Amino acid sequence: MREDYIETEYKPKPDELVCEYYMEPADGVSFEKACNHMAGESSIDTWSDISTLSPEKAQELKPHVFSIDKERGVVKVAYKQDLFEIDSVPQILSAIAGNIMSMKLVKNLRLEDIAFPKDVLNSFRGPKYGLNGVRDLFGVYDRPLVGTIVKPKVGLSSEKHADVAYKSFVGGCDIVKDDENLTNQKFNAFDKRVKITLDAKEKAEKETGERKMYLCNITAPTCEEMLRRAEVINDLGGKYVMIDIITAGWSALQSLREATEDMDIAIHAHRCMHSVMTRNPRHGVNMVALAKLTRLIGHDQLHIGTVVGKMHGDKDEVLSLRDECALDYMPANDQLHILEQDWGNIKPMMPVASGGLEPGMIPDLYNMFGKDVIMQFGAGIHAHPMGTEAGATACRQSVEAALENITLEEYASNHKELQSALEKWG
Ligand SMILES: O=C(COP(=O)(O)O)[C@H](O)[C@H](O)COP(=O)(O)O
Ligand SMILES: [Mg+2]
Repeated sequence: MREDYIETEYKPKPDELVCEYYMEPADGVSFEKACNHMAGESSIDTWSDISTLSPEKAQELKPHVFSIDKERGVVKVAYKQDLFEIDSVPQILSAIAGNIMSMKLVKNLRLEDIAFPKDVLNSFRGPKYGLNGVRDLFGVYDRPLVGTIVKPKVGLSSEKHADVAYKSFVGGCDIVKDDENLTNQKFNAFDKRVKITLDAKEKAEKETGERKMYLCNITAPTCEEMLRRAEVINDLGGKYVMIDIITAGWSALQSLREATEDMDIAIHAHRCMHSVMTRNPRHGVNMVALAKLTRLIGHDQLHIGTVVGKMHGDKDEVLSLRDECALDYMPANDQLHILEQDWGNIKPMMPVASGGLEPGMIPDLYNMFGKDVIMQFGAGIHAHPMGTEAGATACRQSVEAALENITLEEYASNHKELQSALEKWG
C-alpha cells in the first residue's frame, strides 16, 4: 500500500468525484493509516506494496484524501474520473462503498455523500418526468398528492386487490400502489392484477373526473422479466411502474430507465431494505447518497420518510432527503455531511412520505413538506372505521383543511369521515 494518499492542501479538480465518509479507525490503528488504506483500497491499491503499480500510473490515478477531521471522524476524498466507468452506478459503488466497508483497519465506516462532477451527471438520463412531470400526469398543482398502498400487503386475490384499489380511488386517492412485497404470487399474479386494477382505475377516473395512477410493482427475478412487466403496463396504457430499488439492484434500475426512455412510463422508487445500509449512523451508506444515485439514474419519485410515522429518520435527515430530491442546487451543509451539488439538467424527483401515517398527521406533514410531496397511507386508509373509501375521503378532507389553514377539529365538525378518523387515532 502506497503511503501518499493524504494531501490536506489538495484542492479537488472540478471533474473529480468527491466522497465524504464518517470513519472510526480500528483500535491501535492511526486515523491517518486508516484514511490512507481507505483511499488506496477504494481505487488502485491493496494491503502491501505491489511492484506492478508504477509510480507514473499511481500519479495518474491516485485519489487524494484532502480533508481530515479526526474529532468528528470526517474524511473527504477526491477521486479521478478515470477510476470509474462513469455511467455505471454498480461500478462506482463497488469502488467507493465496496471493500473499504470490510477492512479490519476500520471499526466503522459510512459513506455520507457523493458529489458528482458534470461529466458523471451528463452520463445519466435522470428522471423522465420528474417532480413537475408527475404533476402534469395528474393535472394537480396546488396540493400534495394522496396515495394508498393496498393492504393487506399480500394475500388478496387480484379481484379483491382491484376492488380495494377502486374504493381507494373513488374515495379520493390520486395514487394506489402495490406493497413492496407484492409482485407475482400465486394468489395475485402480476399479469392478471395489472389488467383488472388498471380497469378499476379507469372506472374510478370516469366516476370522479380526476386522473388516477396505479403503481404496479414490477420487481422480478430477472431484468428480462422486470422489463417484460414494464412493457405489459405500457401496452395497457398504464403510466407508472413501481420498483424496489435496493432488492432489484442498480443494474436493474439502469436497465429499467433505459427501457422507459421509449415508453410513457414514470418510475416510483420504493426503498425497502435500505435500512440494512442506512440506519446505523456510524457504518454503511447514508440514505442521502442512495437518493442521489436514484435521482441520477432517473426515477420520478422516491420514499424519503415522514419524521412523524412508523419508520426511522429524524427531521434533519428527512428534510435533507427532500431537498436532495427536489432542489436543482443543493448547498453544502457540513454539520449534516451534505456536499454541494449542482444538478445541472437532472430533473428533480417528487418526494414520497409514507409509513405509519393517518389523516390526522397531514397538517404536520404539510407544514414540513409543503405541497410538493406524495403522502401515502396504508393502514391510515384501510383501518378507517368506516372503511377504505371513507379513509381516502378523510385524507382528502384533511388536505383541504391544511390548505385552508382550518383546524382538523373544526373541519371535521361537518365532515364525518375525518371526524371518524380523529376519533380513532386522536
Ligand atoms: O407500506 C408502507 C406503509 O404502509 P402503512 O401506511 O400502513 O404504514 C410502506 O412500505 C412504507 O412506507 C415504507 O417505508 P418508507 O417509506 O420509510 O421506505
Ligand atoms: Mg409497504
